[in-house]
Amino acid sequence: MPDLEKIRDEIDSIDGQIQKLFERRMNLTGEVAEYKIATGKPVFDQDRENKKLECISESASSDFNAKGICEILRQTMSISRIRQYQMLAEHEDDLFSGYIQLEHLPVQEAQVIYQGLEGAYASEAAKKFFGKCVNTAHVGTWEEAIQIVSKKQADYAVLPIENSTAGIVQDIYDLILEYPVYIVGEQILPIEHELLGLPGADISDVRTVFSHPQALAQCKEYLKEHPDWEQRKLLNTAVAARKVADDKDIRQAAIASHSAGELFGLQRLEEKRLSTEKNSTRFIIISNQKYIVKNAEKISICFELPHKSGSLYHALSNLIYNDLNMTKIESRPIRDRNFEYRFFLDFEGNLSEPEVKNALIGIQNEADELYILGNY
Ligand SMILES: O=C(O)C(=O)C[C@]1(C(=O)O)C=C[C@@H](O)C=C1
Repeated sequence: MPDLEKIRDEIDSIDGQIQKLFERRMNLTGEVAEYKIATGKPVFDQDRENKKLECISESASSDFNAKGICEILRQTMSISRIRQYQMLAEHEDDLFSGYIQLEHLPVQEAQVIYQGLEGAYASEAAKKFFGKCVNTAHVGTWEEAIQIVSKKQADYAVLPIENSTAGIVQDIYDLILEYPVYIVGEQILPIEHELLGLPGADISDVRTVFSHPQALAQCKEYLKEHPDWEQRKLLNTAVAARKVADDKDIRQAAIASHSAGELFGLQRLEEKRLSTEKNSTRFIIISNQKYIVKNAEKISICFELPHKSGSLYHALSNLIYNDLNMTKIESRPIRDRNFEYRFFLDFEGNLSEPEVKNALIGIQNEADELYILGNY
């Protein structure tokens, strides 16, 4: 029978040698980094890595070992690149140029835009974030709201980005990249929908229910109990409430907020909940200024990667290696590039932290494009 202790002693001795070799190798890649900083040569050299992996796998004694040693080397080179990005980060300031550090967002006399009408959830989110005294105005579409802010005709816009039941608001992800706007805050709003009808109407009168597609999706389970109701999509929940009030047809109902019901003189037709108790929407606050408040603790970025095996893995390893906690990842298709995607990531951190800088420099160097959407 083999002697386990003896074998383990030998494994320990090999691991010690691997450690020493690893440290020697890292010192050498430090020298490579100095060369690259001086010459501007990119850190990532895919050709060099591929040749090395090919060569090493050819000289392995079995297919199993070939795969194993390639995996180890791939990781080693990934760590070597992360170390080089740390060194590069010490010489790089461009990524963060133009950001304005503030104690608090400037809100005095600020003009805040949202999509919909008074009574829309976005208007409640705006009041919750900015307080009741702020000047708000509403527009018909999310794109108009973003455009107005990007043209500096308003200071902020409040836009829904995701709902805990129905998921992300895809259009917002796509739109915020098209305009020079930055995320400067977020507001989570618990959403309690009501089924609203004309005064005197009864739930048995309802034939058509109007709402925003997201609200209909959030109430999907409830609406299954009424398969005979026609579901009609409108631009906003408050718009749906106004339509029911204007049309004066007892067969119509809207799914909207309590305040929209009060505003348009509608009555609640259903006592029970239309969506889950936890149903909440996260709104982002966008600005045309690169504001970062002092205690900002979340960073939103977007990047495109080369359409190659492992590229997302390598991009994310920059966060892992710098101990950064990713709180969200989404992919959205890139228009005109069939089945290629861009990634939207949220992670905890502040742009002033060295770990954040290191990770972003790493992602920037390996991604085709990197956009810092905001730190809030
Ligand atoms: O040889 C280089 O150019 C290095 O930066 C070193 C190294 C490595 O660790 O082997 C690291 C990154 C490159 O993508 C290729 C190779």
